[in-house]
Amino acid sequence: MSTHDILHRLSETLASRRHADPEKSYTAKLFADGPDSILKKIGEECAELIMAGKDGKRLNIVRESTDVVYHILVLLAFYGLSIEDVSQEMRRREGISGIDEKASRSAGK
Ligand SMILES: N=c1c2ncn([C@@H]3O[C@H](COP(=O)(O)OP(=O)(O)OP(=O)(O)O)[C@@H](O)[C@H]3O)c2ncn1[C@@H]1O[C@H](COP(=O)(O)O)[C@@H](O)[C@H]1O
Repeated sequence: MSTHDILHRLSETLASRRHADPEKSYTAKLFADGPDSILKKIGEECAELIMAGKDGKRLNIVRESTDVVYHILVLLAFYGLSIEDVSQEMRRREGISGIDEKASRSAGK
């Protein structure tokens, strides 16, 4: 299964949890608790990723990155968005160097 397929399938699963039982689905619990609880988890998971990155342990970096991605996908699903929307934005940016893009912003100031 490709990276895109697994992200797409997970996005669909998360969207399907909108009306699921919060006692049976962690995603449904996050939805029920509201956006602040999702944002809090993203903050916590990012902090854990930073610590993993500082330690330089590759497996932990992968695991913490996965937690961050999952919680970002939950936030997207909460707002009716999905990995497809992120993918579309990535495609729009493809080939535009961050250095060039930043320079074009400074030129407009
Ligand atoms: N990929 C994930 C995934 N990654 C992380 N998590 C959960 O995210 C939580 C991470 O929080 P922590 O590490 O802080 O763990 P914790 O201390 O137990 O959590 P808190 O008490 O702080 O809330 C854990 O409960 C993890 O199990 C995930 N939960 C679900 N998924 C995917 O989402 C699908 C739907 O899940 P449910 O909604 O639970 O059915 C699953 O089939 C998976 O594919």
